[in-house]
Amino acid sequence: MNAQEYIKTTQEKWHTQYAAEPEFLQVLDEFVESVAPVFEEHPEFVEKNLLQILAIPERIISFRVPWTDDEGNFRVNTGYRVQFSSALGPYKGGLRFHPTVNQSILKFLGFEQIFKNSLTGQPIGGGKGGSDFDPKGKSDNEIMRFAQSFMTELQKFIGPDLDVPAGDIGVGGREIGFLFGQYKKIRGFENGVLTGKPLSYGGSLARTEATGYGAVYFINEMLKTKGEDIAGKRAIISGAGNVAIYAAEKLQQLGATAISVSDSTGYIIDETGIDVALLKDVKEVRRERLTAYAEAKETATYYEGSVWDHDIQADLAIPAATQNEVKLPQAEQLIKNGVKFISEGANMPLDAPATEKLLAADVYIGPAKAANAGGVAVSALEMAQNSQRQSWSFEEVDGMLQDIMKDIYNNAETAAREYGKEGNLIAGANIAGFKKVADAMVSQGLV
Ligand SMILES: NC(=O)C1=CN([C@@H]2O[C@H](COP(=O)(O)OP(=O)(O)OC[C@H]3O[C@@H](n4cnc5c(N)ncnc54)[C@H](O)[C@@H]3O)[C@@H](O)[C@H]2O)C=CC1
Ligand SMILES: O=C(O)CCC(=O)C(=O)O
Repeated sequence: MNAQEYIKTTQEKWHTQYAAEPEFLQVLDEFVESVAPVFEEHPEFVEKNLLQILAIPERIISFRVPWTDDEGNFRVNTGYRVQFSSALGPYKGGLRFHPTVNQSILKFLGFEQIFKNSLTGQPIGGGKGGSDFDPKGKSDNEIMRFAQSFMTELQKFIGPDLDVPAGDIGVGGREIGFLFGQYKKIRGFENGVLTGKPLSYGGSLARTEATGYGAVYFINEMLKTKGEDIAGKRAIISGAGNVAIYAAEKLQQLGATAISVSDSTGYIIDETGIDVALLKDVKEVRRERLTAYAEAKETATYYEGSVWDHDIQADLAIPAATQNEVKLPQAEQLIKNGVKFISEGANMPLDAPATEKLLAADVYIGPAKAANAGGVAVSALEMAQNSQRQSWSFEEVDGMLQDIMKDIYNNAETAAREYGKEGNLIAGANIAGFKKVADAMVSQGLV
């Protein structure tokens, strides 16, 4: 079978097999389109059926998570860990606590994570996990009891050299602390088992900032390629969590203006630039809605709905909320708004028709697996510090992060050019990330 026939047969198979997993199918379709030229070049990958093997996780663990709320009611959620690929190292990837979590979403995230982690140049495989538990409106004690029950089961399957979870939507320092405490109670103190830890027991300086800062370092490389300066640019940001906050902070440090942030019900436009200290207070300390930001800042206006539907001139966009937040109408609005550069802070924030439209309009897109890889890259640096029983300074870690983001950009840009897709960083990132994983799988005998 030649490469074209193999890819066509594989895609047909996937469309039947994964019809009930739309997000996973979406990511497979995007990926396979990019890596087709690699299969043309490497008939041995076709012969070894690499694509179909790679698309099935090495293991999926699914378990019940019983917990009690503050009124003493017995509650239950489903927990998961998708251990997708250990070709390059221990499974590595975040945990998401959000009511929309299901197997399709975690498989899409886990699959992306394999190639993102490969792009970082660090020795880490790909995984993802989480639960359909909704942290919204829960007390600290409820979050603690849930996290303890979740870890009581998860600890059987993870370890510093086996699988190292971290945070994602709904899982930040507070949750990682509760998860770590329960792991320690059962298995003993092994600080390399989770990353994104508080600093006092093995967390890395700059991990909190890393994903948002990294997304900005990445867009800065994109701007430089086109001969443009980041200073003076206006940026639309979505989300108001870990990634959005630190993307806004780094943009302003580099002289750009972040004019928006959003949450699941509405968004803020602040033409004078988001006040990051106020945003941190509202979201990280008080854990309130964005309306509290608007109440405290005269220049800010709160709107209901999606920030991507807002008519406003900007140069850059950093979607940093969730998957498929930008669809075709929002892509058209972004083009109308004058946006020319997008760095995907969230995972898969643009759906396929939106991506196609933006590429056709010559918008330069930094795909998630490259642009938001700074978080997991610094997680790998946290693992390295834990193994050495050392902690590096903020400047050291931030310097390494900048170098890693630059390398990822250069590798994606070069791969795109080498495979006849010049300027398409989506294709370039997929190809560069995949080639390393494919070589490792082949050399390990496709175990
Ligand atoms: N935290 C990290 O290190 C990394 C996170 N990411 C991705 O970045 C995105 C944001 O993650 P974090 O900032 O860590 O999470 P977070 O929980 O700190 O913040 C998520 C933000 O998105 C908003 N949001 C959630 N669902 C939404 C929806 N349906 N519509 C609009 N807004 C919504 C929330 O209100 C919140 O402001 C996710 O796609 C995540 O997978 C990617 C790489 C690393
Ligand atoms: O830091 C990590 O291990 C995970 C980060 C993550 O979940 C992601 O890159 O999407």
